[in-house]
Amino acid sequence: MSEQRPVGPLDSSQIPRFAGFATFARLPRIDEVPSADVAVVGVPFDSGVSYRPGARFGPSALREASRLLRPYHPGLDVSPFAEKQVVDAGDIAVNPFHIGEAIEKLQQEAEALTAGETKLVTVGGDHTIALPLLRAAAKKHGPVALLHFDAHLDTWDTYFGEPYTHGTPFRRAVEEGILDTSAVSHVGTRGPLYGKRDLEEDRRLGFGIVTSGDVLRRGIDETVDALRQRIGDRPLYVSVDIDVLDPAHAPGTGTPEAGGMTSRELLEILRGLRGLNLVGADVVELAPAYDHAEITAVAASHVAYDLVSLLALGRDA
Ligand SMILES: N=C(N)NCCCC(=O)O
Ligand SMILES: [Zn+2]
Ligand SMILES: [Zn+2]
Repeated sequence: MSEQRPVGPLDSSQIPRFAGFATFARLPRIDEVPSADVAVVGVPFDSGVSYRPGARFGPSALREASRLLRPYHPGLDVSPFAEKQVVDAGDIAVNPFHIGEAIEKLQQEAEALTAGETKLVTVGGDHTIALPLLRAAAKKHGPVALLHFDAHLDTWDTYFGEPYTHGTPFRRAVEEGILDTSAVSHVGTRGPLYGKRDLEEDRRLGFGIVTSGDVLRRGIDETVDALRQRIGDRPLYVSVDIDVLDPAHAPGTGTPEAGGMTSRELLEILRGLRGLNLVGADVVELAPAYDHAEITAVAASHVAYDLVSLLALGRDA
């Protein structure tokens, strides 16, 4: 960061928070400041879904819901927008009719945005987008540790013979060698699978699993301790599929599964990650057409705020 003080969000005591353009948390756009430490970027893409479409409208819904965020995070004791220059980098517009082209372009744009010191919190879009984001992260940092919050494994092989879908990004990532498979974990998984083989193959790929039931039985602190031990000081990428939350907490998503985590549990676990070597993160699968009263969009905006806050705190926080 330069000596200049970061440009923060609009002051909601001066300009009502429901007025004006909806950038994330009412922050400046990337082109309004000389450089950015953290950029929130949208990817309105949902051509990889296997069930209900609509996550292409996730970025705009999350931005609208983020109008209510405030500048101080008491849980992490940080004012992320004062500590670091945080910006909204707009949307990466990708081809909705060509998944291969879309993920190539997304990888290039993510690499361009992170060419300097900028770290990304990407808002999807469906989970297909995690693959090119992980590619970009690994190109910069080497194979990364992965914390994957999701009802689903997303390590299936293909859908209808297609390798790039929202149910397959993490299998592709292991095959491509861009994950440090000594530290890859799913958190919050649950629900019916196609067969027991799904779990066996997932384990063979190297993943550890903390189910939503495990979180309930072990509690937050034990869950966080185990995850932190596995991650150590490796470069870490965090991918949050909003369907990790119970449909009561996140109805606005394409493949909902009963028995999920509460938003309180998810946010507490994220706060437990402070000081780790977080290099990038995403929040995906917010599909506002199935939402009610912005329940899911509000939850997703708080998840994004926590991820931004973790990045603003940095290592050794
Ligand atoms: N929501 C994500 N990312 N994946 C769900 C895939 C579940 C299925 O089609 O069986
Ligand atoms: Zn999912
Ligand atoms: Zn997913």
